Amino acid sequence: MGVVQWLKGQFVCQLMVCYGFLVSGLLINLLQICTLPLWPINKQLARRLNCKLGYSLTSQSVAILEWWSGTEVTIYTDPESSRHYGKENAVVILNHNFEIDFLCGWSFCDRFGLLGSSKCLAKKELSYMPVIGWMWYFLEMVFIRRKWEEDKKSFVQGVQNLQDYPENFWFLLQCEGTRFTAEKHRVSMEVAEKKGLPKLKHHILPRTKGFWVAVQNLRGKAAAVYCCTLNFRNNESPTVRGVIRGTTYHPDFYIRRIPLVSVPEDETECSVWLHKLYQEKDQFQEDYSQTGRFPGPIVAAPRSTKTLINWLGWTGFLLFIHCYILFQVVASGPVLTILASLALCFAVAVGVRWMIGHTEIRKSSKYGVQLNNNH
Ligand SMILES: CCCCC/C=C\C/C=C\CCCCCCCC(=O)SCCNC(=O)CCNC(=O)[C@H](O)C(C)(C)COP(=O)(O)OP(=O)(O)OC[C@H]1O[C@@H](n2cnc3c(N)ncnc32)[C@H](O)[C@@H]1OP(=O)(O)O
Ligand SMILES: CCCCCCCCCCCCCCCCCC(=O)OC[C@@H](O)COP(=O)(O)O
Repeated sequence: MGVVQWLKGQFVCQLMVCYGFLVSGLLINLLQICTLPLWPINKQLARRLNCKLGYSLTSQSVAILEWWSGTEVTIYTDPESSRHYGKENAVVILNHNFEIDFLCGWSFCDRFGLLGSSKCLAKKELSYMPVIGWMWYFLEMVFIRRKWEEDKKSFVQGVQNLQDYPENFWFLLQCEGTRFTAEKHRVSMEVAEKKGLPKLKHHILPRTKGFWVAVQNLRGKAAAVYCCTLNFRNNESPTVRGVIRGTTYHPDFYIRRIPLVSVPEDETECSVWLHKLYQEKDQFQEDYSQTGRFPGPIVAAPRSTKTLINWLGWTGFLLFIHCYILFQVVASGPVLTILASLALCFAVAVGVRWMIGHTEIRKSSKYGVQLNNNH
């Protein structure tokens, strides 16, 4: 084992990585709050500034994924389609089976220059999460309670607000609405049976309303739907903790570009269309489990050094300040101050542990566990 690999395995190094991410995240949240007075004066400038700030935080997690853990997403797609990536707005659909699917999604965004501006339809609970959730609020992510009657007004409004967004963006929907578990899958297949739909093996049955609303409200603004299918080689079950410990995973990412005009406008037809798309995605996953690859060529899109520089810059700067203060405190501070700085390290460890908990499938919500019952 090399020295670098050994260092990655040390708790103190992992704590440093988390410390840099968390503290820089809180500072970035603070800078985002400072943009508040700008919104009524120059909304487009405020949005652009928030994209930059969002990039500065999100790209740290991409750097940790790609440079620290050495995990690189292999992209399968048609080269003709890939010429459009990053140059147009799109509605993105992605399967929801893995604890680091959001990191792989961010990596894909970064490869095509849309990391700061991309959006998702996320459950409301995530908006309360310090650092990530607070950042998303300023990035105009759309949050939902997953109860249509309560969501419809703010959801439609949230998507319509993006009509005049000044940067290109991708709008991510994970139509299953929750992470894959055996129980949720079983229940959703009962629903499929009742609806006379073919059974899916690798996906929970998609909920269709959100997709229809997003597509209808982004017509004219978004040019395409990107149908994305993610899987990992060697039956890997990746975790955020694994990434922080420096484990290298092997994600494969298959993207199909579908012109948005080919999505039916009528709600029922759109729902049929989406179910058919999920049946195709399910077949891709089945083929992947047999062959270990997705159809189509691999498109080279190298990881960026910009994410690395940004991450090292933030972490180095914050650790320097922290060590400096710690040195001053130890040299001259009263015992109480020393204890306070130790408590800060402990708080970082606990805070990060709590945040990571949100990514763990074993702690997934009860959404979709009961038939026709949302929560
Ligand atoms: C890869 C590229 C990446 C690009 C990246 C871009 C941005 C990156 C930014 C951030 C990355 C971070 C990612 C974080 C992601 C966070 C993801 C989440 O939080 S997922 C949870 C929130 N999202 C969703 O829920 C979206 C999916 N849901 C919907 O869209 C729903 O339609 C809805 C809007 C929530 C409304 O749902 P509702 O159930 O009220 O209505 P529907 O008509 O859709 O469904 C009702 C229909 O479903 C049937 N039913 C009942 N029980 C079940 C069940 N258990 N399973 C399946 N179906 C069920 C029910 O019978 C109803 O049928 P019918 O209408 O016929 O009666
Ligand atoms: C690699 C980065 C390391 C940095 C230091 C560690 C900090 C921890 C980072 C935590 C980041 C948290 C981002 C949360 C995004 C999780 C998205 C998600 O997957 O949500 C689940 C919902 O979709 C469905 O919820 P369920 O109904 O399954 O319940």
